[in-house]
Amino acid sequence: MRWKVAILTASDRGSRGEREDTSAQVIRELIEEEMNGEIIEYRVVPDEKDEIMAALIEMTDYFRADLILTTGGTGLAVRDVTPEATLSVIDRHAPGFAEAMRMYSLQKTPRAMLSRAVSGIRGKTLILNLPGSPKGVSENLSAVIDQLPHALAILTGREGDHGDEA
Ligand SMILES: Nc1ncnc2c1ncn2[C@@H]1O[C@H](COP(=O)(O)OP(=O)(O)OP(=O)(O)O)[C@@H](O)[C@H]1O
Ligand SMILES: Nc1nc2c(c(=O)[nH]1)N[C@H]1C(S)=C(S)[C@@H](COP(=O)(O)O)O[C@H]1N2
Repeated sequence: MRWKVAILTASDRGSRGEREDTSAQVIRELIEEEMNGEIIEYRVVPDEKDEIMAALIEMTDYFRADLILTTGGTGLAVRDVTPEATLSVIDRHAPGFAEAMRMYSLQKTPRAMLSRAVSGIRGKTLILNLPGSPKGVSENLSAVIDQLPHALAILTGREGDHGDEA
């Protein structure tokens, strides 16, 4: 069985249809090509905590995603609230993913320290925040993608198609 992955874009501009969501496309490509994952749900919401929380809860409790990747809203701007929405819906912290992504990203750009991204678990769903830009998405997801099949196998108690890989 392939890993079920949901993508949530938090972007005021994107939610108004003012920008093509190339960041979500980067996620889709990496997940399908590097992890043989299946995108089961995709949503774009404005940078509003309630809307981000509602989407994360639906993707977990109704769509039963194994993994949710958010993009956008992790920076220092007043409207950047994706980490707060994520922390409000998780029941366990899993900080190692965000730590690894920031550590790897700092080697690419010192601006990586501006990301407040968090990672955690709601039920049997792993939720990872990624930055908004396509470059940030690619560099952050690349830092952890090799470990995701093993992490999801332990979290869900299932093996994916490539679950026997390290
Ligand atoms: N979903 C996205 N798709 C493509 N590019 C994006 C996306 N989100 C952000 N970017 C790019 O990353 C840059 C920095 O992201 P930031 O979150 O500050 O975007 P913004 O446009 O200021 O805010 P918002 O997306 O909430 O309207 C943006 O200028 C934009 O070029
Ligand atoms: N690897 C990597 N991480 C990165 C970046 C990047 O270009 N590459 N951009 C940074 C910048 S400029 C910001 S403001 C923060 C938060 O981005 P967000 O507000 O779009 O979520 O992510 C940071 N993390």
